[in-house]
Amino acid sequence: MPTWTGGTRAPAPWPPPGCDPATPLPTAQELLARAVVVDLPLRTRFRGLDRREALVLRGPAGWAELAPFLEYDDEEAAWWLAAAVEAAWLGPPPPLRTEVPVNATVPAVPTGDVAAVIARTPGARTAKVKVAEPGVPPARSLAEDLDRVAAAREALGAGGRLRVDANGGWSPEQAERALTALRAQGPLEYAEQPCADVAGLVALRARLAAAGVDVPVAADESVRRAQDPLAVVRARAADVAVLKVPPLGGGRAVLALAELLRREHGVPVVVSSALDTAVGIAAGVRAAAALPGLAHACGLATGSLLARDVAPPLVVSAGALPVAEADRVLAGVDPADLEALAAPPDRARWWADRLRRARSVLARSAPAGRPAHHPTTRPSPG
Ligand SMILES: O=C(O)CCC(=O)C1=CC=C[C@@H](O)[C@@H]1C(=O)O
Ligand SMILES: [Mg+2]
Repeated sequence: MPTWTGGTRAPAPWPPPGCDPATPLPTAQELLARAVVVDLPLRTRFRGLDRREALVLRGPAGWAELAPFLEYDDEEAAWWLAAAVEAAWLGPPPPLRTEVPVNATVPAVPTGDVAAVIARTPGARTAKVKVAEPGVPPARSLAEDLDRVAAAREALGAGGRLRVDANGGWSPEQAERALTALRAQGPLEYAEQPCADVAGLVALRARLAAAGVDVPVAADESVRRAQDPLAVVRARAADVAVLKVPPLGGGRAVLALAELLRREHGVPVVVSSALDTAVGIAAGVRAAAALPGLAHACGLATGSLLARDVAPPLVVSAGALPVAEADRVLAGVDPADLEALAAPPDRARWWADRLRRARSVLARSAPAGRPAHHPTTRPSPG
């Protein structure tokens, strides 16, 4: 994975935007009372992972998951905990639509596997293809990326939309070269996080404009891991913002950020999964369904990347995830199924300790502590 260069984030906020400022934060004991740590095998290596651990918990409003990636520190994990507590204690925001269009997600698989991966998201008219795979030499990586994207274009057929995600793996020069070659194959809906930081994205856009290469840019890590999630749009470095519910602190924070992006910057959003279990995907679907406008397919069809899940996976039909599927999952998690997926006791202890530490971080912004900051009002770096 490329090293993140966005700087230290502001403290995670509690309570979520729009909620009573006195909304209490549950104790660690309450959070852990009905928690199970699960260890899920992936069907296809993704983000350098073959397994996904998650702490699944249940509160008065229903099930939620806490699954910050293992290398994230407690400050970052506190954002994910805010999202989990919101889901389990407050429930999702009310929906404005009955289904959410989704894209197929294509990991850095061999070209010959692309069509089968896309077929796991039935009816999808958009595919997101991972490019710039870490550890692969640039020349080989570009050749493989071109083949993989071409295979995805062919699998989608006429009218299909292609996006690529480099996870910040390109320098501006490499990104210009790669996107010029990819654009020569056909239109790209956007390139997600082609370069690691805002300066790189700005430099890339200048290069693309000078070369007359028409590829919109989407920001992902520059939103979800940045000190100021709006810095990238203020720098006019992104045409689209990718919003993920757990790292942004929950569905209400996503809605507030999306509204600010629309109103003040005219930037549309895509709600995407954080390689969530079915419970987390359901929260993503509920957040996306509460958005007044949704111009792009959402990256929420990642359930098929998991070989086993905490509930029967949400079923994509005609390229969309119905809100009813999300509600089915949130209502129907079976604790007996969770036990069958339980991680070994030492991992369960590790996650319980992590939850306690993340809660201590989150408690600093809770009612008894200092006033909460929200993603939309976090101060900019300087
Ligand atoms: O957006 C999608 O199609 C699926 C989600 C997805 O790509 C990701 C989920 C989790 C971790 C990330 O590396 C990755 C992403 O960068 O967007
Ligand atoms: Mg991304």
